[in-house]
Amino acid sequence: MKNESMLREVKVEDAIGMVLAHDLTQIIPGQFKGRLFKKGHIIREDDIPALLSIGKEHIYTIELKEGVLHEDEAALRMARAVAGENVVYNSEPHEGKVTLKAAIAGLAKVYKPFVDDVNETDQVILSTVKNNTVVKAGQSLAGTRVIPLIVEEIKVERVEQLAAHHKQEMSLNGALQTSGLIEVKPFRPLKVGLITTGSEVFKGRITDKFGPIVKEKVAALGSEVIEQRLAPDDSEVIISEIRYFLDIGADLILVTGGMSVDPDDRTPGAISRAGARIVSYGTPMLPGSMLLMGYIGDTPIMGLPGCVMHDPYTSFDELLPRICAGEPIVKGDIVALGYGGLLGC
Ligand SMILES: Nc1nc2c(c(=O)[nH]1)N[C@H]1C(S)=C(S)[C@@H](COP(=O)(O)OP(=O)(O)OC[C@H]3O[C@@H](n4cnc5c(N)ncnc54)[C@H](O)[C@@H]3O)O[C@H]1N2
Ligand code: MOO
Repeated sequence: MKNESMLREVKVEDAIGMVLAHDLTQIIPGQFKGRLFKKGHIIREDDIPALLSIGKEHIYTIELKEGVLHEDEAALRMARAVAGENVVYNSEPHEGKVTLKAAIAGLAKVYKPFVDDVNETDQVILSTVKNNTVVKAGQSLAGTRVIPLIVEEIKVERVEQLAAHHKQEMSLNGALQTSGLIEVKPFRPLKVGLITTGSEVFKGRITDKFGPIVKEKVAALGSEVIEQRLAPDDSEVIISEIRYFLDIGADLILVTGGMSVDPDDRTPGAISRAGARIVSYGTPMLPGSMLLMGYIGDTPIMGLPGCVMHDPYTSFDELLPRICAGEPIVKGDIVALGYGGLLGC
């Protein structure tokens, strides 16, 4: 049974009173791209000039047989199979496409092995943002669509089976504690302790430029720098400021400056001596290569190099959202930043 056999091609002039099988799109470059007629519309005599003006001399009417789905139904079933926590979608597809959107601001989680498997399947597509994208409420996360107007149901069942399989795999390997293959993790409001090192700042020779930038980046994710403390290039002072923030219960400690190779660069040593387990000193991103990621007990601590102050996007911008979303950072996460991590420098 061929798909085409269920579609009936009718001249527009003969289609009055018939039901349109799919949305019809009009494109006027620079002015409009959108739906001119909706699936299900009953063709009237005065629609004919508009149909002819978008190049439609014939239209499809449709009669669906067992085991075959219309593009709208197929896209909806795919959306249902992939949507997880804090993801919403309109129950009415548009031009055969369903768009999944973020219900809240947060960190988009997209399970790439699943997306790849879906897209290996002929005639169906799942197009997504990248894993770990920071999203606003209402932002698009993914689109589902099938390529033909009508598709064998078995293709959509394949997507549903893949979804079930990957969810099981994810829960077994503990990779993600998630409810779905595409979801949004909310940001938790962290109390952030900020230590700004550098004798030139401490002694007032120059004005601090790190503080305002770090505060803004932290606030943009719904957290707050509770206090900023200055330290000279002296390991003992830096260590005691780290202990201060641990004592007052900071959820995240950020230490700026002194991260590279000069004799006065004391920050990495001080973080280690304060008892940190170092996940990585050195991050394969440029800029942001001198960033240090570690933990003291469960409290994340980061050493931020000078580039965080002057480059708009660094390894700090990759890792901070994940920490705010409550994800532990492991060595593999740092390793994965290298591929595609050359942004500047
Ligand atoms: N030979 C090498 N040179 C550099 C390396 C390296 O591996 N080998 N790494 C480079 C990278 S990458 C970075 S990033 C920079 C800076 O790293 P630091 O974190 O050590 O930065 P500092 O030396 O402490 O300061 C650099 C510069 O920025 C000024 N500064 C520091 N803190 C503040 C502040 N709070 N407010 C205003 N200005 C600040 C400081 O006075 C210096 O002028 O190193 C590369 N070099
Ligand atoms: O830590 Mo640096 O960014 O590579 O400039």
